[in-house]
Amino acid sequence: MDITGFLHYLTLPYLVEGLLVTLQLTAFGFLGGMALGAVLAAMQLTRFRTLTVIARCYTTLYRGTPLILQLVFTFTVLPHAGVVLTPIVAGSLALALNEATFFSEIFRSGIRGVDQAQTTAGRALGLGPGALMRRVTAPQAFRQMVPALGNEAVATMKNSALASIIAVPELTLRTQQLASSTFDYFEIYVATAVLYLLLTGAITGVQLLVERRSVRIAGVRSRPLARRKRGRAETTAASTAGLGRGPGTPPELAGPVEVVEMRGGAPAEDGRPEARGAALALTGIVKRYGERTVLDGVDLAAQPGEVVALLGPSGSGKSTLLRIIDQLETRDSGTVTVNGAELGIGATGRRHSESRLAAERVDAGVSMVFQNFALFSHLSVAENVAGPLRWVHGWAADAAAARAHELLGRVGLGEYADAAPASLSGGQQQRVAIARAIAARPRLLLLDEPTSALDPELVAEVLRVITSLARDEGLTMVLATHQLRFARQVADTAVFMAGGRVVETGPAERVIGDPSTPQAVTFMTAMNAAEV
Ligand SMILES: Nc1ncnc2c1ncn2[C@@H]1O[C@H](COP(=O)(O)OP(=O)(O)OP(=O)(O)O)[C@@H](O)[C@H]1O
Repeated sequence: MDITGFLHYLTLPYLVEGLLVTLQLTAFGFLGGMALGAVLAAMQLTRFRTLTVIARCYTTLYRGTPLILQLVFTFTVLPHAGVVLTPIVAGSLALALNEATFFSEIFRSGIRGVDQAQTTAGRALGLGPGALMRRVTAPQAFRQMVPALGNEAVATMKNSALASIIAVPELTLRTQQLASSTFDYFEIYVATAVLYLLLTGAITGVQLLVERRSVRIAGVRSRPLARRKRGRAETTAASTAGLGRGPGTPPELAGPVEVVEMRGGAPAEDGRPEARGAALALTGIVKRYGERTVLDGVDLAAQPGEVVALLGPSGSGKSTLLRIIDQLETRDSGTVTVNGAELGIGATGRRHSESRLAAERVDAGVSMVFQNFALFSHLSVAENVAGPLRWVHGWAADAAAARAHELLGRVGLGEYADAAPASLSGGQQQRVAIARAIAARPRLLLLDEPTSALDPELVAEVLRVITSLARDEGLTMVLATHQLRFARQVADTAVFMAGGRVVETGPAERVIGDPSTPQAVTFMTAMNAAEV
């Protein structure tokens, strides 16, 4: 190869101008495709079937026909409808319309790929659909989508070469013109390949940069890994040794779980608790999944400051009931009243919109802790607590950060404020989740088997935090648990459920220690034997 000739063509203004047109086409195709792709993805994710069908038809049409045909169509057929476009505008438009279908699939799969537990936790914290998308779903989906978006940028750039068919003076067209007039095919095509590679290399560089930035966790400051691991090991070792506290457990939460005095209104022995002035009142809750009735007319009430333990065999409906209280699950009939406000269903009998439900959760002061912690993985520990205070409750950044640090200190995790959730043990993550749930000072806290996903040695640290909350905060709590000893100590009232019904209810001490129904006796005996 003639190196001088190659270098001459590599820097030839005629080709470099072609490269700039290629860049322009790529940018229009990519950005326009992204914008339209976002609209198509939203149309396909919406509940409105007509929009979904329109988006699907568009995708099928554009994905199913060659780009070259679309380019010719845009350039030659549209003028018949009175729309005359210059080659470069027609090329950019055709590219964007084509790329949109691929972007829409990337967006859709990115959004669908976000763990549902993360969005459920966001809803439970009072985030409406817009805030949930902006604060939780989009950032998490974006992290997954960056490689595919980089790929699509390269594909758009390569596809732009097809615009030569409608005489767009981009790099490939200019290469062909130059080669056919000079006959220096080899040098010209190698120079063009190098120019394309330079562009591809730049796109890959940008992709890697964005990828590196996007995996960063907001609010996380670098901290030596060895220190984090040591802290974690110490916590585990301390718990295993029965001390109940490592560096992560505050003094007030150390030591054996104390018996908590009965507070709040204990239920009448007939199992129909007093509903007047209740923090929570459920009447006739029915829930069906298809033909299966999983909750069959549940009545329940909790007085302010009362701790209610939901007990019962697996599948008896405890989690479903908690999710219905927090409006994370629909119900077929029955009413849910929290602190005097009926939630979820209006006078017309229709379920409220997600944004209204979010506002109702906040107004009623209900919050929830989940089995699987569900800390937001793209935020630091402190941001998990402070973020929702700012986004949902309108706290100033300083006040939210101060509250987060105060609460993290109280659950013994002050020094982990800047850590990533994934670097914490399960027990520590659950303590952060509890801090997050109580940060906005809810009046009703729901806990769905908060220790069942934890290794046995980590259970005690979480139970201590819950016990301390019940004792010090006077929070009304409804908690589903399989830990009978703990339930007996912390709860005022125990509600035993089986087959979607409340079988027995009464003072926790009595229902757990001396149940009166055969089903409850069998369950308590089995669970007590397992706990020994
Ligand atoms: N989305 C769903 N679709 C269909 N069935 C469901 C769904 N969610 C729960 N169920 C069923 O409802 C019943 C009650 O489930 P739920 O999780 O509320 O029970 P649970 O008492 O909390 O059980 P566990 O103690 O194992 O968590 C179960 O039989 C379960 O299979």
